[in-house]
Amino acid sequence: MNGLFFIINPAAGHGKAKKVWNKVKKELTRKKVSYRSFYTEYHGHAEILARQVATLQNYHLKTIIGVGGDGTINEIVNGLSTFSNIQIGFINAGSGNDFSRGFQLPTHPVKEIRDILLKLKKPLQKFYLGNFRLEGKKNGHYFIKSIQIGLYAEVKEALKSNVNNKLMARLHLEYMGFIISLVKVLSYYQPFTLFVKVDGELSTYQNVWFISILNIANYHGRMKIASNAKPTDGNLDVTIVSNISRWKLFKLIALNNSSKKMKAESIETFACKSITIHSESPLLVQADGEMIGESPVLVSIQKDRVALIK
Ligand SMILES: Nc1ncnc2c1ncn2[C@@H]1O[C@H](COP(=O)(O)OP(=O)(O)OP(=O)(O)O)[C@@H](O)[C@H]1O
Repeated sequence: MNGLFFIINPAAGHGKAKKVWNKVKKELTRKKVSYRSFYTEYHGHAEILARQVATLQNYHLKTIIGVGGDGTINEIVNGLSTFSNIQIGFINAGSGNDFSRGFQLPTHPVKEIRDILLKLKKPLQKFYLGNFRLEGKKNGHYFIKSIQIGLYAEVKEALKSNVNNKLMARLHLEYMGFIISLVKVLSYYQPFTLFVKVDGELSTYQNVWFISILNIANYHGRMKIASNAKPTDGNLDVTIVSNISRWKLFKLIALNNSSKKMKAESIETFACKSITIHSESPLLVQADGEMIGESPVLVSIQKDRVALIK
């Protein structure tokens, strides 16, 4: 077996990543697996490290394993976007668990590394990736999980800027932190008019709260969105939530409380290959949980772009 390369984000999971990495290291030593490891030092560093390691290894490298959260795996995937034969493993050490949940990966570090070691010799499994490009920018970037636009992106940003966020995470009160941010943003956020071009066809939506574009199924609080989203089907799964009162929206996201009538009137879901999003004023856009800028944005699906150990 070739030596393995690990990229660890020590800031992921509010510092949990270091403990996770220590458990993984013990298991690697126990199994006498040779490896090299690199710690990220700043935002975006995992992308640079992944690209540098792949380039220096002169295309002989077979595997890079990320230890972190969804942001870390996103950066590694972007760093390896021109090395589609390098397989990427993931050990979850983030605050959320969306990527592991979406790909049905184990969530305990020792189980995860054992699972990766077992699967290393299997044939490469390639998955679709989403691609996005903000209007006016020359280059696009990839996402593996989701693009969020509107209220939900605002809630995530409010959560990150909450000074008590770290403390709540330590006390395992992340969900309460999310609810506090949701209530805060709902108190001032105004719905918007959305202009979309879906596979070439134009539509307008009024009173929109948020739009989610997914490659894998995901959760907004307790609300599961795009249950059918799969990184193997070549589609983007879009959910648009509009024309709903603040209170009903709160119940929908926080408690997954919805009626058939509400679903029919307020939640539209569809699959597509590409979607362009415009609005009257710019909206926050997140990719894989990281803020990337403001709308307008063009999102599309790209075939066989990433080899993941799954
Ligand atoms: N050494 C570092 N110090 C501070 N931030 C870092 C460092 N290395 C990477 N980062 C940044 O940390 C951010 C969070 O990383 P990541 O998303 O992996 O963890 P998380 O937010 O805890 O997990 P999740 O997104 O799954 O909830 C990313 O924007 C990443 O670029």
